[in-house]
Amino acid sequence: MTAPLTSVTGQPNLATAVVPLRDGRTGKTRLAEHLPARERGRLVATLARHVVATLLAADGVRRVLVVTADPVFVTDALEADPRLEILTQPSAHPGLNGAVEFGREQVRRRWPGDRLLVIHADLPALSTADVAALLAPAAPVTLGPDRAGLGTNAVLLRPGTDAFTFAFGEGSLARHRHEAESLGSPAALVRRDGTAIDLDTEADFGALAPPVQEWLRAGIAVPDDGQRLRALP
Ligand SMILES: Nc1nc2c(ncn2[C@@H]2O[C@H](COP(=O)(O)OP(=O)(O)OP(=O)(O)O)[C@@H](O)[C@H]2O)c(=O)[nH]1
Ligand SMILES: C=C(OP(=O)(O)O)C(=O)O
Repeated sequence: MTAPLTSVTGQPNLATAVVPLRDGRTGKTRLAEHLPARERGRLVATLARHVVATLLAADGVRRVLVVTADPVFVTDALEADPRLEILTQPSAHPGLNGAVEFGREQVRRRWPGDRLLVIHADLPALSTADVAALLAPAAPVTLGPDRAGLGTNAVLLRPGTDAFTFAFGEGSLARHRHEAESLGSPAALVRRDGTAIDLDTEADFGALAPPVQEWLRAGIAVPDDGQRLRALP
């Protein structure tokens, strides 16, 4: 049985967000053709700053836990905030699914009544309205598909859904929908640009609105090397 949507105070259960973030060196490999390593690191940091700041500004999000194998990079990349914790991913929990599972264990142990919002750190158009849309459905499991409708960029779990197995990776949406159904009800799907556009490829960059493209270019620009600004199309 799933926990009620509202707490004993009648207020909606707040959510703790878990954001997996690899490091500043090994990710965004699909952009390697367009961006040298230093700019890819700056891109990862710029995207993560945006996602974390948006989560912290959104109604209904109590705190943000970033799970990473590289806490030095992440501490440097993110602005400190009393509601932000950077957790080192233990080697016993490898990979993306290991990172989010570790985050879930922390949330269930420390704040068992919270809803859990797992959301990727590479969503350049994410807004507080998108976060509100993810938190709105009453379903035990809410999913934010990617723009191809094949992957998953966000998973919102209510308490009582600990049997849900995270299955991020290529084609994860079908697996996550199946997981929700095996818990007893279909997942709610939230399809919005802000949750759907993760920046993995040149085509993803092209799908972004011009102002978003502009602040991303500014974020990755290395101050002493203006030439590199032309790297992305
Ligand atoms: N902590 C942690 N986060 C990860 C890991 N792998 C991916 N992520 C994060 O999960 C989210 C989705 O990542 P992906 O798009 O699958 O991978 P990516 O590193 O961004 O890019 P690619 O190299 O193109 O696959 C991003 O926020 C990544 O930083 C991992 O092994 N550990
Ligand atoms: C990790 C996923 O996708 P991507 O690597 O494209 O971000 C996913 O959709 O589960």
